[in-house]
Amino acid sequence: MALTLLPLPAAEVLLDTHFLPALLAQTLLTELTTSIAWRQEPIKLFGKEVLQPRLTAWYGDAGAQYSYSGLTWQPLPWTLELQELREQVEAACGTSFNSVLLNLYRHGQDSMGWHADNEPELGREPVIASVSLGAARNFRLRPRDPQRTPHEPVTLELPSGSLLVMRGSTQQHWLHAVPKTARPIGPRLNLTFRRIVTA
Ligand SMILES: O=C(O)CCC(=O)C(=O)O
Ligand SMILES: [Fe+2]
Repeated sequence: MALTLLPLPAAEVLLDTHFLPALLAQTLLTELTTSIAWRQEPIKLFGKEVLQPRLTAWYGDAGAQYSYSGLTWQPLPWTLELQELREQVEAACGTSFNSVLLNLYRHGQDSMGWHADNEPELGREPVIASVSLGAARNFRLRPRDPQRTPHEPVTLELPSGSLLVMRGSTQQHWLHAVPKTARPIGPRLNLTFRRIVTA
């Protein structure tokens, strides 16, 4: 299979639903679930501190630091599995990445709210390459300003072993989210490979 460009205005979103063979995706899910240093980070929601509804971890090159909440965060060093997966994703995208943000959605009540990956550290038109392992979840996209970018919200199902790429002006004009689901489903692990450009 190969990456297929979705017909969306003011965006470049590509999807390969069969990027990794099913068996490799399953093996990676098991290995990464146990070996990654998962954390549940606090976030401010309406002025109140709550825990994020998912587990996260950040790995990358030593120089790929970013600032957040007035602090400078250093990534953990690449593991063998992450390094191998990075090379496969780089070959598929024709781009290089220096960090990966991992998200573990433990069950259907774990989620990610509407946002764009538009931190200054990612530069103006970042390439974000997202690999999904485990339970298929819906990935939603909607225009940031429907007046300027008239389009209905889009729902993509991201199955185990899929690769989703967002590039070009996608983060400027669109938001994305992974909503909760009432379906009783198992864990989903997502890796978003990124390039931190500022020193
Ligand atoms: O889990 C996903 O598919 C999306 C993750 C995401 O949007 C992010 O890490 O910024
Ligand atoms: Fe994102």
